Amino acid sequence: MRVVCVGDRFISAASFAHAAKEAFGPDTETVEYSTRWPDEAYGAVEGVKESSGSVDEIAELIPGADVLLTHLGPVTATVLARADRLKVVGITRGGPVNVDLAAATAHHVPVVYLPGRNLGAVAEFVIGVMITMPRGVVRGSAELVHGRWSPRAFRYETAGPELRACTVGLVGIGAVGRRVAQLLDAFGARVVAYDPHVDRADGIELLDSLEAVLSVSDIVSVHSRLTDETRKSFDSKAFGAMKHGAYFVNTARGEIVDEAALLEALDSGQLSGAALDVFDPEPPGPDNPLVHRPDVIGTPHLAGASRQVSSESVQRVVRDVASYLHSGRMDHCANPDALKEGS
Ligand SMILES: NC(=O)c1ccc[n+]([C@@H]2O[C@H](COP(=O)([O-])OP(=O)(O)OC[C@H]3O[C@@H](n4cnc5c(N)ncnc54)[C@H](O)[C@@H]3O)[C@@H](O)[C@H]2O)c1
Ligand SMILES: O=C(O)[C@H](O)COP(=O)(O)O
Repeated sequence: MRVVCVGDRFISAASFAHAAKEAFGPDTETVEYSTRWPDEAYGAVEGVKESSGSVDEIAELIPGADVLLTHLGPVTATVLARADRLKVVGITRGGPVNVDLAAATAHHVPVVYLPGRNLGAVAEFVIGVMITMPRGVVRGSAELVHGRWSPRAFRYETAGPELRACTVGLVGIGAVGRRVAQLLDAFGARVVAYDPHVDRADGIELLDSLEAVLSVSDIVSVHSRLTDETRKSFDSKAFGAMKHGAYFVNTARGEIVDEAALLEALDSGQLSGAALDVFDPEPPGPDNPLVHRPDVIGTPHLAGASRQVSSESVQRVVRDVASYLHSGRMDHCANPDALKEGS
């Protein structure tokens, strides 16, 4: 069996190859290819998003391959057109955004992916900033680095709330949103949520509009995917609908937020602070004022990264691919039509 392993700066080709040999047996032939970060662009190509790697070079490796494993590699129509015996594609992504699913289905190739693969890492990060932002932990630390000692300001003037006194509004109750809600329960926070595609979520108070969530929340955290519907949905109207002095957290995607409107909301005091792990564009660039403000905790898109995430993602995707090859069943197929008989 021939397994093409496309690695990148997050998950190496060698780790895919090692896991494939362990799961499929020592006779497995692996072909390792690595994207050339940072020289190669990251983004949209040929109808797929958030990818990195040369379409033509990856396509060259596909004839004769039984399995393609990748994290960021673009699995486009051009790549899939070279599939002459490809049985399955395994993607270590929470959403199969770098795969042309229509092309995969047309070539009868099911795509395994890992919904919620890093939900624990993101949710813990979110709880971390929900605790540290209102209490000025990062801000206070930065003051000390600059030789300033101002406990009075932090203890009396700007001290924010404990989570048990907060209503937290979650926008998007998918894998990450649900986990954040579970963790918040332990802190005694009231959790409300808005998700137009979800009817019920155990233990979570679902409200029927975004405005309803924004108007009652002391902290709002975004956990929706980037879609045409959510793009720039946090605009001046949304920030205006939030409680005066509330806090805003975005670990989802930068493009969901109108950054100029966010800046205005911070400048006017409508918001007391924001924690942003994602920007539009990324990297934000030295001129983006959001990264220079003491009331913003900015991080370089790291919420989903933990020591466990990469290795567990590789193991999980290879296990699911092996299960499909042995039994025809897989846990998470992104294009179930490709599994239908006669497809
Ligand atoms: N910062 C990071 O490192 C990191 C890591 C993992 C995921 N993410 C991002 O976090 C977000 C959540 O990831 P997930 O795995 O929970 O995704 P998911 O697909 O499991 O859940 C997304 C939820 O958003 C909901 N949604 C769609 N449109 C909506 C709308 N208009 N308003 C409110 N909700 C809406 C969907 O119904 C779904 O329940 C995604 O944007 C993902 O890309 C970021
Ligand atoms: O980069 C991110 O936002 C996540 O780590 C990756 O998200 P995905 O695996 O859901 O695409």
